[in-house]
Amino acid sequence: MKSPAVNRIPRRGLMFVVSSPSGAGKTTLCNRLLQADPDLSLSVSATTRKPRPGETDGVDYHFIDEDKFLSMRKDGAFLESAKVFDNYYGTPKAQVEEALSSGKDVLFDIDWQGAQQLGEIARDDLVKVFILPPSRDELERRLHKRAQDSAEVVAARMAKADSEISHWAEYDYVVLNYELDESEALLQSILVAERLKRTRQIGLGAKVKAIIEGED
Ligand SMILES: Nc1nc2c(ncn2[C@@H]2O[C@H](COP(=O)(O)OP(=O)(O)O)[C@@H](O)[C@H]2O)c(=O)[nH]1
Ligand SMILES: Nc1ncnc2c1ncn2[C@@H]1O[C@H](COP(=O)(O)OP(=O)(O)O)[C@@H](O)[C@H]1O
Repeated sequence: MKSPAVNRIPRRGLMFVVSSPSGAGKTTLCNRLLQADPDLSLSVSATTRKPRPGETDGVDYHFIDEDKFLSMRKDGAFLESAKVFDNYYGTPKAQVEEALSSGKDVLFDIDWQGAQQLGEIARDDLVKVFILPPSRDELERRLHKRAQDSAEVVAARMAKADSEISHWAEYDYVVLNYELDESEALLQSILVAERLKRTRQIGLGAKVKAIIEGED
């Protein structure tokens, strides 16, 4: 789905965080948003997790080893970082700063720990969305359907689901992911409305002045 233009004036970039229990569909939905929206750029995280089949280094994640991760973290290279399912994950600073300064909005597929940390450094620019599965059974079906993790890994992710879901109330928006098309449209609506917030439209004062003075 193509994203509608939003007022065609300069505005502040926003940081769009999408979290969910593993398997609820956030990666699929994020990929759809990115395809539909040239103004949105993905923050590619670094992780010590092994790549899944079909994942590409530098595109889905920067796959690095633990030594490298810990030394980057020590050097302050991450905006936020967390341990999830026994692996380290972190958001490299440089890429986010570059995207925001070039006028793009940045999409983060990160967990609640990362969302909390970003909230401490960029509250006004942050929009947080939590994706829920329609049911526990459907969550388990989706984890199996993805067929990229062992039965053991799927069981571990199901065991963690309740504690992840318990953070839902820390988010600005909650989307129940029944159908992909429907959920994509809901996420797109959130993005458009957030882009239209008066405080983000930094070009609005000049535009209003030009309208009043008949210059446009
Ligand atoms: N805090 C934080 N969490 C991340 C980051 N990158 C990914 N995650 C989260 O780590 C969890 C595991 O991700 P992944 O191994 O790709 O499995 P998924 O849950 O199936 O997407 C998910 O909740 C991701 O949102 C990051 O840079 N920082
Ligand atoms: N609304 C949906 N209906 C049916 N299957 C879905 C839906 N959303 C996601 N899926 C499937 O569920 C699996 C897990 O989705 P994924 O995006 O990898 O989840 P997450 O990133 O939250 O772990 C994938 O096989 C994906 O195609």
